[in-house]
Amino acid sequence: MKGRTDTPRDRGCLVGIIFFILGLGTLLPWNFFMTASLYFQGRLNTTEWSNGTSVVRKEYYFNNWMTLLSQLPLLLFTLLNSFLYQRISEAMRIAGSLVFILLLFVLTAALVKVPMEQDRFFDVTMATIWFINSFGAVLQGSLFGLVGLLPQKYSAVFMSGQGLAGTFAAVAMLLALASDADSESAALGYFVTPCVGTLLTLFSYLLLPRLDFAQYHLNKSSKYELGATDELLKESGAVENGKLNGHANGSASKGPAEGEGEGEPAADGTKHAFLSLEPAEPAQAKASVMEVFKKIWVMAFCVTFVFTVTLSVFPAVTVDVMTAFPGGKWERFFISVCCFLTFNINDWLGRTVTTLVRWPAKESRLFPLLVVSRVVFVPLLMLCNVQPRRSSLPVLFSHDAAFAVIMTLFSVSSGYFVCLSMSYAPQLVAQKDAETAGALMTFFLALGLSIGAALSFPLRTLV
Ligand SMILES: Nc1nc2c(ncn2[C@@H]2O[C@H](CO)[C@@H](O)[C@H]2O)c(=O)[nH]1
Repeated sequence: MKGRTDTPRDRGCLVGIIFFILGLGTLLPWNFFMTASLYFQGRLNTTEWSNGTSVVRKEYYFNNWMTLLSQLPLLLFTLLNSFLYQRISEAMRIAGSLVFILLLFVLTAALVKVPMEQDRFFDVTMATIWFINSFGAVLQGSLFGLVGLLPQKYSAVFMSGQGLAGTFAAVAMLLALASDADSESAALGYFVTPCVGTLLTLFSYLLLPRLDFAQYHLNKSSKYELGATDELLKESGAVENGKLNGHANGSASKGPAEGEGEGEPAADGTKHAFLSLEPAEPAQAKASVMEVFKKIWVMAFCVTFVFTVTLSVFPAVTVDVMTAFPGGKWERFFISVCCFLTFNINDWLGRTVTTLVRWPAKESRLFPLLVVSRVVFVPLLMLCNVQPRRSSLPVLFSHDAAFAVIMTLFSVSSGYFVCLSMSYAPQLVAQKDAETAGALMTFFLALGLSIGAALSFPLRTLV
């Protein structure tokens, strides 16, 4: 490829469209299960018995378990990355994960029509959530490795696709609710949507090798996968050296720091900065993970904290908020609109705004201060009309509009600060260490999601 001048072009932006779809596909499992929480709760909350004085319901804490069993696999696979990723080929990981995700969605759709005892339904659903998100984590990590081989803007396109998955799920839920079909058929229709979505994602992936532009860039990856190590790096030319160098280090993980390359930094195009054409000078020694961490720890703390706060109440607490206007049609749509649609649109908006506004600056003390101040959303959301209440905590914000406003600020700030911390981190280190910084941040992102999910249990019981 050295000296080649006829670099293929992405005709019709097909490769871009494919990576957008691939991004969307990676977050379908998490979002479709989360958004369907009312369906699951409906199937789980039917048994009531009397203990003499009052009616008692078996409490499954579905949303808490769903959140935890979705986010733990992400953390686990970020850590397992180094073992798994070298042993299984990339095509196998991507296509294989998609096939399993498809099968699990088909199973979930089929179960809509299968009556089942509640405890068993809970167990089957939780197992499905665990496995579907494990495959989702492998898929996400592998695709970030792949997208890193393409020009930078493709990472942003991929992230944008990911950002839209939640809105896609929320709209599918609204359509299911608005349809005249009975609730079973509506649920079936809802779960068939991600089946089609995953199938489309799989076809998109299979189409990639047929496109010149993708082939030209991604072939470099297969060189690496065939075992291209230092020899190849030494042999390759200056330009290619820069590229391969970045990728080889990205895939040949050496520890947790070389995480999935989940790539939030790419949202603003910084994560794969190391893939840009580096000068032909001999590679400088990379700083150790600890050295890099010392430089970016504030940003690592910020991304962990933002997701800890976000996942501690969303969706486990927010999904139980009740409208102040029950009894009408609105009640059916309330959670889908005020909780899921509001969160996903504003989270995406917050991320997108960072392309225009970058305040506070990365050195500013105000930045971590604002991130920490987001903790105020936890009590604010708990003081909304969360039902049933298990404590004597009062409802201060009972109006739907109040809840919607709090949700809007909560989600815009979540997307905004996540994106900013992820993009600031690689800028705090030398370019040669940008990748380590990005990978470290990925690990802390997953850590924040998991801590938040774990915290959602005590927080829900406190309300
Ligand atoms: N990038 C990324 N974000 C996630 C993942 N799971 C949940 N989230 C984020 O968590 C929030 C709640 O869904 C949203 O901001 C999502 O983007 C994941 O696997 N990757």
